[in-house]
Amino acid sequence: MSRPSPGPALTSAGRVSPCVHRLSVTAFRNYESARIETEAPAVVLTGPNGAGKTNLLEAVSFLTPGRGLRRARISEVGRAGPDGNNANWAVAAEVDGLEGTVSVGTGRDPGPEGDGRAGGEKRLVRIDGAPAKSQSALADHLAVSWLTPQMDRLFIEGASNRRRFLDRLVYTFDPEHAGRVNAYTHALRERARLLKNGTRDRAWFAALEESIAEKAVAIAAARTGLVARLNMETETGSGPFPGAELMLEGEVEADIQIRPALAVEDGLKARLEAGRRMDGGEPAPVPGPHRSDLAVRHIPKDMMAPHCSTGEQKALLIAIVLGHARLGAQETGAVPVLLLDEVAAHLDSGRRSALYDILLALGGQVWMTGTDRALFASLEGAGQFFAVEDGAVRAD
Ligand SMILES: Nc1ncnc2c1ncn2[C@@H]1O[C@H](COP(=O)(O)OP(=O)(O)OP(=O)(O)O)[C@@H](O)[C@H]1O
Repeated sequence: MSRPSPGPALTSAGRVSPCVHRLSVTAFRNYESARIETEAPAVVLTGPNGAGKTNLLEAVSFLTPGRGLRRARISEVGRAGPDGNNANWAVAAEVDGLEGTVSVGTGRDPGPEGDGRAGGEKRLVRIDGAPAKSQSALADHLAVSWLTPQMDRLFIEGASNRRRFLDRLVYTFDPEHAGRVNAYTHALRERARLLKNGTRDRAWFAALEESIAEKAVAIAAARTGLVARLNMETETGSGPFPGAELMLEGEVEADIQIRPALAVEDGLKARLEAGRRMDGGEPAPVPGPHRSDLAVRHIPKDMMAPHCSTGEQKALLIAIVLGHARLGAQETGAVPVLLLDEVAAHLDSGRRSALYDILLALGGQVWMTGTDRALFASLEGAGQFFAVEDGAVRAD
């Protein structure tokens, strides 16, 4: 299974793009344990439905901060035992990362009892064997971007998934964005809780509202900046994948385009204070980036994404992910590792080979899954193939 590593992938900018070289999983989903050596720029996992292909992509996604590509609870990821309990799982890899080659390990904190019950939802991270203070340390080494079949309905379902998608795109360039969004969400919830409890502590409210307003403007500015830069990449399209225009729909996002950030922040604070309704009345809805939306236009058709066909929506998503990867190469010299789950199956053969050519030219590492090896025929020679079956994986 192992071949000599050709070393990290170089982008056209001459910088190292992160690459996952050795991946091992323990008690992870349907795997008891598995280990693969991956050195090619294209890693292809094939096998029947339910074999464990997506689970391996999910394992790679856990090498970055957050809840992985399924947004799973940490406690549900461990292999389910006959008693119905989930084991403590671990994922480890050698990463040719943004700061050189490191060993990265992560898994569920077993807790003081070591049996997982006390660990709950906490995730531990080790970098080169040393415990990291928080998962955010992972962002120093690896960036990933993914497309999954669950995202096929991104343009037609609720705005929260689109906001999350956008925030992940921002996050690749600005790892502090996740902390900003978490702090904002936490402060909003805390304010809502105080209002519900009838708390009258004005100083407490003022501190929370100041934090909400400050984070709201920072989130809106980060999103607006990314969308403007990303549009330069996506408007031309990528091969057969259409030009896409991204548009942010949000009050604060619009406001910061025409007024100084501090004025927007002050305006938000004033509205939050006025909307408290400490007399027991219904508090006013809070404006802010938690209500924003991302709209996407199919440029060649001049049509908004929700009106496009399923295949056209998928092509738009691919175009955005490719544009985002190119932006990474340009701005940081590093292409994020791409995890493309079942993407090939939805494309005709012309689009499939065009996609593979674009991916190889990007110079980063891509992991792809599919039920049928024939879907990846034009990658023979360039890709590294693995057969996955019933929680086991072998070089193919
Ligand atoms: N915590 C868990 N413990 C044990 N098995 C699990 C756990 N979570 C998921 N599974 C199993 O993992 C399998 C799904 O794996 P995965 O989603 O990776 O399949 P896949 O190869 O991508 O399949 P498809 O082609 O259908 O998308 C299912 O059989 C599921 O029951």
